[in-house]
Amino acid sequence: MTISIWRYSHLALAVSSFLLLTLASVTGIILAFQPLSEKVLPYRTDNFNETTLAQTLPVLRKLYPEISELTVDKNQFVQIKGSDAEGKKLQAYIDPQTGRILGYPAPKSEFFEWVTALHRSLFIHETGRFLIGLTAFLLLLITISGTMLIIQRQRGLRRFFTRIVRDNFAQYYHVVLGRLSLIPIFIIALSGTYLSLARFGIIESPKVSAEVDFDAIKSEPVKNPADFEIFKKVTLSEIQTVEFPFSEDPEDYYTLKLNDREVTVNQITGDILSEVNYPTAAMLTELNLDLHTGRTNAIWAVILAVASGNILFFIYSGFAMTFKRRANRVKNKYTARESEFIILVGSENGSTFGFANAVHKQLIAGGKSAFVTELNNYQVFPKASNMIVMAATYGLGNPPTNAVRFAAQLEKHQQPNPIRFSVVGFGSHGYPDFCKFAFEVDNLFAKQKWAIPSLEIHTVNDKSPDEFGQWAASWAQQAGVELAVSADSLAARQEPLQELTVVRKTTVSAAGESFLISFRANERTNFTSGDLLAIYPANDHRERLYSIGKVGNNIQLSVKLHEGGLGSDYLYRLNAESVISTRIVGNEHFHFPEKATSVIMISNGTGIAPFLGMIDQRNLNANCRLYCGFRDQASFSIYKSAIDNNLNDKKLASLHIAYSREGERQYVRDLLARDEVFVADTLQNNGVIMLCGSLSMQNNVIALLDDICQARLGKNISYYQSHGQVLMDCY
Ligand SMILES: Cc1cc2nc3c(=O)[nH]c(=O)nc-3n(C[C@H](O)[C@H](O)[C@H](O)COP(=O)(O)O)c2cc1C
Repeated sequence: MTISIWRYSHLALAVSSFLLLTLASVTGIILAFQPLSEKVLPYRTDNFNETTLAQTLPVLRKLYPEISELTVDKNQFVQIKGSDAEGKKLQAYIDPQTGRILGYPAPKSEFFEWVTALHRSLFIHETGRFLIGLTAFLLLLITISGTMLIIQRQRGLRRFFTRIVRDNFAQYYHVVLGRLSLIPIFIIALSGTYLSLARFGIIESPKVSAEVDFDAIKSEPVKNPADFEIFKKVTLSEIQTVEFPFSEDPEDYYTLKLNDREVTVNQITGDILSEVNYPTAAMLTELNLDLHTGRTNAIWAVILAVASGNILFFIYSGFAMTFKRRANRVKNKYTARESEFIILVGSENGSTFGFANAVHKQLIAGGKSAFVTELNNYQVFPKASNMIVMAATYGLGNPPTNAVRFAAQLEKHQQPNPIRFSVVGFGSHGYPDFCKFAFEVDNLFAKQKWAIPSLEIHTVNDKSPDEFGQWAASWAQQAGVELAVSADSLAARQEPLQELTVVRKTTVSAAGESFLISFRANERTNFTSGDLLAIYPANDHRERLYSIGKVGNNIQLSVKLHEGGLGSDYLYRLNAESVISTRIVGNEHFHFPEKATSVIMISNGTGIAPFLGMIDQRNLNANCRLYCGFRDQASFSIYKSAIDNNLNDKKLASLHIAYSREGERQYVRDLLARDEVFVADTLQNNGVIMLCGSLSMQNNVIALLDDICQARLGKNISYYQSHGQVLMDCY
């Protein structure tokens, strides 16, 4: 696992700010409702944007001779202040065209005032303002580091909005919502930071005031305000306030505070007496206030509320991800550079780490400096004298994901000192290429000048604690260290098991045929088609995995009965109402692509199992086509009635079967080659192809798909694989 500087920064920033960020987000959500609650008031009038001062001011002066000020607020409500005909104080919202009073300003909501104070200063004045400003700045940095993490994760800026691989709920939605709310959160953070800097005078915005040359003030020609050029030009939407002349003396003038400048106007001639632009900093402060509060636009206010809600979700999901990661992480006491014993692990599902950690613990307890890491993290180990490689094998003898870069890294980094090495392969005799990757690693080490083999390669079948114990004893002896890794402690399973009851099972007439077995899950069991069911046939460390089809609410497996096969034999001997202990392994990368409108499902043999469930679970939105391969019609017969029903219900659009031992003797590959135009169209129109079955079928089909893609779409199949349009679960 590559823990980047961005992830550390993202986490460190989140940890240092999450309490204040939570408070600012909650109060931010509440405050977003303030502009919304104001905007529904009925004080906005039609033609507001077109109404000029020339239309409004004469009307108002006539109706309210004692008017002193007109203000236009962010809701575009026009308010006047002054006194009425009886000399009483007047403050009201008016219709700027008729001067009619529309209502009176209500006192400010105490609740919103209280929340605003909390949001701005935590009720601790300047200290609070500083802390809130700092939080906004940290949020800005979190947003930047989060963006970098998404770019890294998606492998490039151009792929920023492509499909996200789903590991778990928290991780998936952290990234999905992160991408969606990135811009609003960035704006909230940037505007909040700016406002704080302005508040503390770090960004200065000097006050401007108009300098009027009183000697130059003229008292003629006398004009009607309706004819003043400036009044005819300026509309209400450009106005913040208009201060009316205090008396009728020519020395008293109109002061227009516009959005971008302040202008004073001779009340008799309409001449402009002074005009001064606001400093850029002041304009930016206004803009940032608009952006931060949503006061000018109801839709933006709603976006701000949703984005603030998302910040709360990010705090939760970010910590959930961190705790999960830390729970799985290797806890190293010594660094790679200072350790004498280096343990390199290649693991897909994590069990090999259990073995590695057991050895690591023992070495540390024996006072040795030891370091565990993934094979991909191979580097120079200056103090190393012993290296242990524990590597699982996947696919057709392939490395696990965390070891794919190992060979290149090994070439790149030469060790400065001789190092004794020992390789332990983890695999299963159930696969043709038993521990193949470990053998490759052993060969690669043997070619290194600095590498001295300390033991022959050892293999561990099916995570056997005994076999591992044998290696541990031999290695400890030649390395001259104490190593007491007990088979019992290694055999203990960490994950909780779940009991399932057999509902029904079909029968076979001979080994080599397949049967269907269905289990009843309890209501709280969370699974879907494509997940895996782990069973423990001998109630020991040996685990067998089967692809799940969710049919109705049951877990349905399709199993080929192998002569003497540990898992298949065990399952076949179960009867209705038998109860077994199992574990459901999430397999998110092979779930049905909910958004795809067209899906081609390809299987051979028992690989049809997850598709039976996916088709059964389907609504009618997606166009599903099934291409499946069997030996003969008899092998297909156990699935026939379910598939016929799916065809009748239109859950399945079409079925294409290849029989390899009957009729035309075809394989699924041949059917796909026949329908290559349709296959290419599906990929081009963002459809998805899913493969489940044997690895040889996978290799054949992928080679064909690659040819089709290159010939018809001008791209390699890897392009569609990396865009989540080709999903595979073969074994
Ligand atoms: C889908 C799948 C493919 C596998 N392929 C092979 C294989 O080709 N050769 C092999 O020896 N073991 C194979 N195995 C067995 C694993 O290597 C073995 O269970 C190992 O202990 C798993 O270690 P991990 O949990 O650390 O990933 C495979 C297991 C699975 C689930």
